[in-house]
Amino acid sequence: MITLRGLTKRYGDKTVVDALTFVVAPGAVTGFLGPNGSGKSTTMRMVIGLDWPSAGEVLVGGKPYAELRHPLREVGALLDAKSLHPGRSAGKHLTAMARSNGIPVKRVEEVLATVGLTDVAGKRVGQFSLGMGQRLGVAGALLGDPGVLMFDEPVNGLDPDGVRWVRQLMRSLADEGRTVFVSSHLMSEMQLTASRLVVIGKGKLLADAPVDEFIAGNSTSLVSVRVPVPAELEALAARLGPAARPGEPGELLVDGVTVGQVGDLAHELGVRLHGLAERTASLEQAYMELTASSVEYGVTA
Ligand SMILES: Nc1ncnc2c1ncn2[C@@H]1O[C@H](COP(=O)(O)OP(=O)(O)OP(=O)(O)O)[C@@H](O)[C@H]1O
Repeated sequence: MITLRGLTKRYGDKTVVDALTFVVAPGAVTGFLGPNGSGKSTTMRMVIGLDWPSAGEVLVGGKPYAELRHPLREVGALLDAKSLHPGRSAGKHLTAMARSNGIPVKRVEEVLATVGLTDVAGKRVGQFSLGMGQRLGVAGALLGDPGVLMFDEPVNGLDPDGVRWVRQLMRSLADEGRTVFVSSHLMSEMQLTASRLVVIGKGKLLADAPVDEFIAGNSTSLVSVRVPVPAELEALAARLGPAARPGEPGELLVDGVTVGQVGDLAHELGVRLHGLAERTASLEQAYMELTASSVEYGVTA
C-alpha cells in the first residue's frame, strides 16, 4: 500500500505537487494520469525517497521510505529506464543491484527470464534498444520481489507485443496481491490495464475512483441516430429539442435519452432510421473533459 497525506513539493515559488492525499491499495492496478508537467514523476520520486516533500508525507506499507530496512524488497520502481551504466551487461547490472541490497543473486536469472532478456544477459546495456532498456528497468523493479511496484510510463518505446506484455505483467502482479501504481499517457492502454485511477492536474488531485465510475462521472453518453431523409431528420430533431445536435451528415447526437426512447419517438413520427446506437464514452473522453482546465502547455484551437 502507498499512502499519501497532504504530500506537497515546491520548487521556488512553484507548487508542483499540491497537498495530495490518497491511498494506492494492494491487489489492483492503479493508473496515475495527468497532463505533462502535472507532477506525476515528482510524486513517484518522493515515494522512493529521490525527492523530499516540502510538506506532508508518503508512506510505503505504513512507513516512510527512509525507514524501510530492505527498500528494494518492499518497493520496486521503474522511473527512468535510461539511467543505467552503459558499459555494464544486463546481468552484471542486476547482480550488482542484488548484492548491494541483500537479495539472493539467483533472483537475477529469474527476473531476466520474466522480462524475456535471458538471451541478451551478457550484452552491454549501452547497446540495448529503448524497449530492451524498459524491460531491464522492469527486471530491476521485480528483483527484490516487492509487494509494492511503481512504473512511470512503462510502455514508452515498446512495440505492440511489448505493450501487451506490460499489460499482462501489471495485471498478474496485482492478482498476486501486490500494489501496482503506474503512470501513462496512453488512455486506451490504461482503460485495459487499470481498475482504479488517480488523476492530477497542476499538482492537485482531480479524481480518485474506479475506472468505470470515473468514466461515468466525467463524460456524457450520447445516442447516435442516423436518418437518411433530411426532412425526417429535421422533424425528429424538432421533437427532441435542445437535447439533439447535428453529428455527421445525416446523423443526430442526442443527450440524456435512451436508445429505446429515440427508437419509439422515430416510430411514432414515422421516421425511417439507418442507425441507432449508444455512443459509450471512452476513458480518453472522460480524461479530456476533466483535465481540460489543467493543461499547462495546451494549445487553443
Ligand atoms: N528539479 C526540479 N526543479 C524545478 N522544477 C522541477 C524539477 N523537477 C520537476 N520540476 C517541475 O515540476 C513540474 C512537474 O514535473 P513532473 O515531471 O513531476 O510532471 P509529470 O506529470 O511527470 O510530467 P510528464 O507527464 O511530462 O512526465 C514541472 O513543471 C517541472 O518543470
